[in-house]
Amino acid sequence: MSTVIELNHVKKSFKNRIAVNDVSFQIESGSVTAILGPNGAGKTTTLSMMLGLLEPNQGSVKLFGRSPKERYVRERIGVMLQHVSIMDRLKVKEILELTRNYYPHPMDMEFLIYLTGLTPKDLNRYTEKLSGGQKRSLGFAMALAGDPDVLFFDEPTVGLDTMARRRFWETVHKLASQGKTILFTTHYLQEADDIADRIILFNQGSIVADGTPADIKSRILHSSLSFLSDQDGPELRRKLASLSPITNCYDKDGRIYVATDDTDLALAAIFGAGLPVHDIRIHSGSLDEVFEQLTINQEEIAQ
Ligand SMILES: Nc1ncnc2c1ncn2[C@@H]1O[C@H](COP(=O)(O)OP(=O)(O)OP(=O)(O)O)[C@@H](O)[C@H]1O
Repeated sequence: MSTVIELNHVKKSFKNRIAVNDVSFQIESGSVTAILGPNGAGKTTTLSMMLGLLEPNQGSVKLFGRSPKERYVRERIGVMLQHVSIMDRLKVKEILELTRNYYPHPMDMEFLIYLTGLTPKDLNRYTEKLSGGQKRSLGFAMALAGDPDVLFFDEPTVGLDTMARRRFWETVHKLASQGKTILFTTHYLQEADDIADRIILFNQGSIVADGTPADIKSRILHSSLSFLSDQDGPELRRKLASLSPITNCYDKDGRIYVATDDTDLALAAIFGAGLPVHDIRIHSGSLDEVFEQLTINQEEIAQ
């Protein structure tokens, strides 16, 4: 395996707002990586720097050891952004032929059509007549047209129905099994867990976890407690967060959750402190909980 993408201490600010803060990682060839995180975490900004669409204020971004803007790099990558902008007054087939012509070794047209599920009817449609889902299929086909080594997808399944989503990921699996390197951003934890062999979890512009889905689950807390309290409020949360077995505390669906390595100790500490809690439930660790625990805004605890 070789390194195809390398970010070193990358920082990007917009006016006074830091969107990406000192981010470093390497992506190996043939891997499938999810950049996961809530809204505003810095995923798209990071992706845009990898594509050479944005310049970092500090640090470096290299693809194949070179600047993302070099032709050598552009010929080897395929990109599907969140908003696909496509020329009007051309048929789908014409757009695909045009896009294939930009690349030295384009994907075989029939294979491209097979992979992306475009029908003969779709191919003869004018692009301005396509539905949102069809536009995304075309965007996917355009990303694959150059038969790239590395594929970038920004929130690829937003707006797709369940069938289209499943089909998209099946194709991504096929591409991965051919040795393509795949990097995608997503809000969907389940998608990252199902598809990726590595998850880089972003929050507030920084990486808060990086590993296989199993690593991330096992490295972090194994369980949490949730309960109700008649005295819910900042004071209670502050008291909970100050108890040593409790590593995090947050609200969800009208319940108070606390994260801990040891639920027995946490319960003993809560009762020992005389905190008024009831309807206690113990939750075994799921990736959803890890995500919540890792991305919860630390300021919320202090409120
Ligand atoms: N062009 C811009 N000008 C000013 N601020 C920006 C710009 N692009 C992004 N930001 C800010 O940078 C931060 C990170 O945004 P980014 O789009 O990278 O996050 P994201 O993780 O992709 O979010 P989402 O999942 O909502 O797309 C946000 O606070 C956003 O408001």
